[in-house]
Amino acid sequence: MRTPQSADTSGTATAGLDNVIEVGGLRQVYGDFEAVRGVSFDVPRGELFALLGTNGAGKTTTMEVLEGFRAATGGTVRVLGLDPIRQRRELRPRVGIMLQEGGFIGDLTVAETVALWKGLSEDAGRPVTLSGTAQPPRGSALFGTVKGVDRHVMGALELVGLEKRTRTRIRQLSGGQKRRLDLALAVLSRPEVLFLDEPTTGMDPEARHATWKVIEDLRAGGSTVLLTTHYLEEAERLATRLAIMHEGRIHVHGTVEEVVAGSGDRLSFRLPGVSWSFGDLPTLDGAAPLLTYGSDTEVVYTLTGERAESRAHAATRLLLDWADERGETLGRLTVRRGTLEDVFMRVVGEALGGTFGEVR
Ligand SMILES: Nc1ncnc2c1ncn2[C@@H]1O[C@H](COP(=O)(O)OP(=O)(O)OP(=O)(O)O)[C@@H](O)[C@H]1O
Repeated sequence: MRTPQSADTSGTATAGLDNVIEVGGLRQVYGDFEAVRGVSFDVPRGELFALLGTNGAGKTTTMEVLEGFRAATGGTVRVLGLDPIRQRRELRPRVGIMLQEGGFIGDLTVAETVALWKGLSEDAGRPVTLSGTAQPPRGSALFGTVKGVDRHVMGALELVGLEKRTRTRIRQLSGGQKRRLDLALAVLSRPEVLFLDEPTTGMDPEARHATWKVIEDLRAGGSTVLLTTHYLEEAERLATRLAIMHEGRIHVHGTVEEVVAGSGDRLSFRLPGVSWSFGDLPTLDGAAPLLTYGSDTEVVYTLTGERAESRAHAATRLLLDWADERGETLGRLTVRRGTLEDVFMRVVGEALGGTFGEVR
């Protein structure tokens, strides 16, 4: 089994596999700011790789380089073995892209938007988005193609549950419906590779679950997917492998199981008041506590390493002895397995220099 790796910017090489996406030592500089600092990962055919991370971690930048929208400052990227910028024409029909913000034209209907996109994609052989100034003149041929919505377009709209909205104007769609339309555009050409940048942002839970099903079906049909998300449960449900980025670097990566296994057990309890400090509390199994101050103090120990259950057992006994000696009662004493969220918070905490004393 591959084990999750920490602070490894060499990334997630999968030598010997049929890698559809390859990123090696990617760097991206904006002015004097280095947004991506040596990121590497591969995505084998048919897998879904999720890029998680804090705001500004460099996820969208990485995605944009792979989509051919941005030339990398350094490193190499390949999609289906091709250079996303120099071999754009060859690559474009094989790739579906869902940007973080689609930027639709409010006056067009849903069907007109899909037809416009279809026309632009077939026509251009280059990455196209509907953002910016992609407004066709009124009465152009593109508008004429949507009178009878073709089967292909309808199929894409059905896939995302918008088939009854063909005549609805874009400005009358909700934020979640616009995301679904974005997804319909991305899958219109039945792409081999899908880039999905925060695909379910703004969706209600039902629409989110429906979208997950669409993505799972696309994968089952053979598509390879790179996805960014802030929803950890989305990554847990969909990803074959994932990476957590912070400040331009990949800090942890692996399968969901590998990453979560590395998070250890979490022992937590509450003490009354806010006067507790690190010095007052015992070290358990070599672990220092993380304190969160609110109306009382939440204390969390992360216990990592082999023999998790006997470690947790011994740590709990030690803790109860410590509390008895001081006449303290440990409120809401809990021991549970680590989650992806715990790993995420640990990565961010470590990257910030291990400053564990937050105010709720
Ligand atoms: N065109 C640009 N010019 C200058 N700085 C930029 C540009 N695009 C992005 N950045 C900066 O690069 C960093 C990475 O941005 P990016 O959008 O890749 O992050 P992200 O991980 O996708 O964030 P989020 O989760 O908030 O969408 C940020 O600090 C951002 O401000």
